[in-house]
Amino acid sequence: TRSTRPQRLLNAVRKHATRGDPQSVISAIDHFCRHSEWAMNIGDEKGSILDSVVSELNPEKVLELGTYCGYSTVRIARLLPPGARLITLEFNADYAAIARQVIAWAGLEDRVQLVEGASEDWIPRMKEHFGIETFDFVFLDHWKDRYLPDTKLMEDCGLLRKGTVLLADNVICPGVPDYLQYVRNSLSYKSCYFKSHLEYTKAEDGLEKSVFLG
Ligand SMILES: Cc1ncccc1-c1cc(O)c2nc[nH]c(=O)c2c1
Ligand SMILES: [Mg+2]
Repeated sequence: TRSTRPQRLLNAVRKHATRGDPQSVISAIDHFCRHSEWAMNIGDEKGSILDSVVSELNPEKVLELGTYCGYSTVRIARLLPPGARLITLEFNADYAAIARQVIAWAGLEDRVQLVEGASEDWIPRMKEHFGIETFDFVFLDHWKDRYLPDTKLMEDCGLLRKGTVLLADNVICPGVPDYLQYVRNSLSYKSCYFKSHLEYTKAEDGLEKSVFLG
């Protein structure tokens, strides 16, 4: 049977990246996506903005919505201190299976917990199932129609605290107009836009950083 694009991406990681070296995993995926097959990883340009937000914040508790092949999971986890925890939710079981292997190849499985299932099912269970009080940082990169409802769900579940930072990918392409309108007009958020490009292309895209004010 034909291989899938995520499987071919994992093969490229195994072939070109060094086990236990997260930067080589990131470089191998970026090379594969630029020179072999485009894939919807955040990429190196927006990835550098993600790196700077994470490095400035030094979060202990991180939630990622949308794992895909684990590229941004590796980008974030490589910057976290060993005691920190990253929980990443992925709805698609095939993507999750590949992401587990990419995260393991990078040697970051000790600080990453990949959970398969729907964000709306797992967000209400974060406290009792993972012992999480509140998140310091949330990266939204799953499905554009879920950004706003999941943000409201995290608010309602008490998972956000004064200063929690939400960073959302693809706010221009594919675009999340309802989410942008909410975080830019709500008195509960201080929001700003980082203009960039859709991964591996010249099309405009960007990241929206929104600080929850409580
Ligand atoms: C797939 C695609 N095609 C054309 C333009 C953009 C995309 C695209 C890019 C992304 O970074 C995505 N991130 C998370 N979830 C997505 O669905 C998604 C889709
Ligand atoms: Mg994305």
